Parts: sequence; C-alpha cells; structure tokens
Amino acid sequence: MNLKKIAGFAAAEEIQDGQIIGLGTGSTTHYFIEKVGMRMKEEEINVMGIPTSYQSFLLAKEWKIPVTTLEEHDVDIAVDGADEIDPNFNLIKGGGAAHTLEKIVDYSAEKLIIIADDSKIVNKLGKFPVPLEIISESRKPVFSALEDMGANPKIRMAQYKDGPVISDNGNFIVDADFREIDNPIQLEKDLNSIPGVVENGIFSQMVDQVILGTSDGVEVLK
Ligand SMILES: O=C(CO)[C@H](O)[C@H](O)COP(=O)(O)O
Repeated sequence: MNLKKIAGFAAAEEIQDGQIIGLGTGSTTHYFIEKVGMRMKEEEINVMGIPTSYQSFLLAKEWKIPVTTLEEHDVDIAVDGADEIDPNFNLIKGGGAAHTLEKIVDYSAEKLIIIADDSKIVNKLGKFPVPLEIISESRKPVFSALEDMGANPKIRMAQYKDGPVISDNGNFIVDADFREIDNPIQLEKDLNSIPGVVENGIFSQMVDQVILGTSDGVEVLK
C-alpha cells in the first residue's frame, strides 16, 4: 500500500475548478500533482499551479498544469508535504531543500493542506533536524549561533556531486539537530533572526488541514 499516494490523491480531490494551487515539493506532492493533472484531463477542470521548486515546476509541465507566479495570482490553496507534524500541526519541512519557496507560497495561501504518510506524526518536533537555507559566507557565524542554541549543525552534502547541496536559490543547506523542540513557534522566529539565515524549515501555526495516508485509508486531521 502506497500511503503517500493515498494522501496525495485524496488532496487532489479537494481541488476545485478555477483555483490557483501552490504545488508543494517532495515524493508525496508528486502524487498530488499527478492526480491534479489527471483530473484536468478527465474532468476538464481548469487550474493553475505555483510551483515551490524546480522539481515541482517540471512535474507541473509533465502533467500539463499551467504555471503562474505570486506576482500574477493569489494562492487559493497550497498542498505540501512534511517531514514531521506535531499535535498542534506545527511542522518541520525542507527534507528536499525547498523550504524557502515552500514557506513563501504556503504562507500566502488562503488554505494550506499538508499531506503525508502517518509515519510523519510525532509527539514533539526535533528528531528530524531543522533545515536552514543559509548564505554560504555566513556558515561559521551561523554554526556558532546554532551551537549556542544547543543544536548540532551540519552542512548537507550532495549525493551525486562533491561538496554541499546547493538550493534552487543558490544557497547552502544546514541541518540543525535540536533532538527535541519545546517551543517551535519561538524557534522559528529565533532561527530567522540569525544573520545569514535565509529561511528555516519550521512551519508553525499555518496548517489548515492534514490529510494522512494510513494502512486503513485516508485520515483527515483538523
Ligand atoms: O519539505 C519538503 C521538501 O523541501 C517535503 O515536503 C518534505 O521533505 C516531505 O517530503 P516527502 O513527501 O518526500 O516525504
């Protein structure tokens, strides 16, 4: 049973004709984008997408979903994945290094739906390190600030190239391991106040709905 597909396909059924959709990034949103493309063909609904990464842009193209930008349209609904979801629906995102544009698009949406398999539900955020997109020149002071905050930071290294992962925006990604995060709302603000941090992967107080894929089928939270 593909739990990511269950969640992605269920979220695509929420989409209505004429909507502007924020297209999240990752393997779960892959299924969402695919199903939106199928619905456009089979049900002749017309929608436009605002991709949150180059990967999502390519997928939208593949499924013939017209793309637009935040300059031209407001976002009616954004559908995105997550790496961790806590009981208050705060998130860690950025496993795919796309959290900066994801946050811009997701936060500007009228409605934000998070899709995931049920393994992403946690009691407390922090087992998954918090991704931060940083300006490369700021690595040393950013590491010092993170260490002072009790985190163990690491530059994310690329798998198929020597050296660091470079984000779609040309920046480094730092994974900051906090182990347990007591106050994600405050930490989201504190991390962004470190000079050199472009954006961090904590998404607090923004989620309108969570659609989970479980072995019993679809579960809707909130
Ligand atoms: O934040 C993200 C990318 O930056 C993804 O949404 C998150 O990593 C979840 O990915 P997946 O659906 O592949 O488990």
